[in-house]
Amino acid sequence: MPFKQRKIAVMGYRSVGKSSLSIQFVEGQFVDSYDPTIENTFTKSTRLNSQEYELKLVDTAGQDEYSIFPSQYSIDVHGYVLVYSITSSKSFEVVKSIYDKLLDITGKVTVPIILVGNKTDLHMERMIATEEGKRLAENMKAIFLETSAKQNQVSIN
Ligand SMILES: Nc1nc2c(ncn2[C@@H]2O[C@H](COP(=O)(O)OP(=O)(O)OP(=O)(O)O)[C@@H](O)[C@H]2O)c(=O)[nH]1
Repeated sequence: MPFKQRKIAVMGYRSVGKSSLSIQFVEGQFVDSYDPTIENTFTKSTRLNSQEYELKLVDTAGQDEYSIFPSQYSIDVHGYVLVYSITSSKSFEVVKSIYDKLLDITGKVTVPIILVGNKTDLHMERMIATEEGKRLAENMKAIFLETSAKQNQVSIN
């Protein structure tokens, strides 16, 4: 069977770990230095139910609530990974605002989304409870994960 291409956009506030999650997923390593992203595309092949997929993971520049949703991420994108940091209330607000803009620009009622609360290794600095993330994901009809890009850990809630 020929492979299928799927494009996934990784979006969220600055410094929540979008690049770190992408690099951990594609290269299996964690880079501690902080280098703000403009845009970066990673490619990875994966197999699901005997179908080969080529994933294009677009690591986007950090957004805030005042950013205009970049129109290039509203077309040709099969799904979205919306990332906040569990240590940042601001980043939690920003994923809500990205979600609202995404529905507005696509004109859709539901969009395939995975909501990710990253940096779970920083549990002493946690500001957003797992339950809050779960509730938001339910509202978005999204899958919810908490992760640590640093420790390469995922918990499915
Ligand atoms: N402790 C901890 N630090 C993390 C984790 N993920 C990312 N970081 C750190 O957080 C900082 C920002 O990470 P990036 O991956 O560059 O964040 P980003 O969301 O891509 O940032 P922008 O490109 O500005 O939008 C870096 O110093 C990372 O090392 C994590 O799971 N745990």
